[in-house]
Amino acid sequence: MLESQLLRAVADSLSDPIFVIDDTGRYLDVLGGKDRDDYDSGRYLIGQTLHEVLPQAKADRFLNWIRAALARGEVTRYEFSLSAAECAGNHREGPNGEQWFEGRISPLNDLPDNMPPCVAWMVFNITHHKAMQQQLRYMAASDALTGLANRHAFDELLPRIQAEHRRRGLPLALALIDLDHFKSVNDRYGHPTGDAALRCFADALRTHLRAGDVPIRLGGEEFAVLLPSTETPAASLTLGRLQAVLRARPMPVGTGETLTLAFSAGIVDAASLPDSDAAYHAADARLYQAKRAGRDCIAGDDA
Ligand SMILES: Nc1nc2c(ncn2[C@@H]2O[C@H](COP(=O)(O)OP(=O)(O)OP(=O)(O)O)[C@@H](O)[C@H]2O)c(=O)[nH]1
Repeated sequence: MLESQLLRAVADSLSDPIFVIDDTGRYLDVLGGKDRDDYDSGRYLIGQTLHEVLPQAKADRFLNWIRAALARGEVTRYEFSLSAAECAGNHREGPNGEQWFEGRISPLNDLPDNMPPCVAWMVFNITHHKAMQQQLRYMAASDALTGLANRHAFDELLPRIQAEHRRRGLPLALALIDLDHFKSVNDRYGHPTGDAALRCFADALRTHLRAGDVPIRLGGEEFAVLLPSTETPAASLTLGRLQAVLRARPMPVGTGETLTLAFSAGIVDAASLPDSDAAYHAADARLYQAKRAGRDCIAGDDA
């Protein structure tokens, strides 16, 4: 098989599409995008321009992004929404309604002299992520003390995110976290200071996790974090960094004293386990190992 034929065959087998677009906004080629659950066939676009196919404001915005990526000479990422109804000439073979996409626009290098400057615009349908984020916001399921999602939200969310990640072949890190020796915090400084410490820990979770990660207070001094599309070693690194932050920044508790919070955590890849109960129990078993290993410790895949 000729190399170019092979490349074409590989590109066309991709479930997510790649649009090759020049600096005037003309579609020169459309590769991949086979997954009809997530995408319409885009081949009808070839030869047309953004402005011939899309509403003016969207076409202007997309062309600006393309020119910005070409000017910068590096990959740029954007999130945008689009529905089949907005695309003139679309054959409506794909999903219905508004879809959310992440676009990665890469300038193409080493093109033949007779070609205009072009980008490869890779597109990923992220509608399900958006829907999950929104669902989480809508579920009036926040913990009164910390404002984090609560156990009810966790019980609702874990099976759904887990099933979605399994379907897509993506990892889903689940971390169960328990603050160490928290009883002694209450005993030594009093319950109101214990409450303040729990709020302080929740703030640290909010601050130091990525935007898509979901911190939850399961109850008492027990927390969970769901890290979508994240392998367990990366989740361990994230929580290790949080442990370092807590060590470096003790919390003032009045009378000049400071309190250093520490936690133990157990992490599993929930997507590799059959259901949410199995994921929870596996993470809990690792948390127990971390406690037995001396606390202030994280047990992941290498535990
Ligand atoms: N201030 C405050 N304390 C809480 C809250 N919920 C649970 N606690 C306290 O958290 C402490 C948990 O204690 P233990 O389960 O013995 O665990 P620990 O002292 O953290 O010890 P290890 O987990 O074994 O490291 C108890 O003293 C609870 O009263 C809360 O909402 N506010």
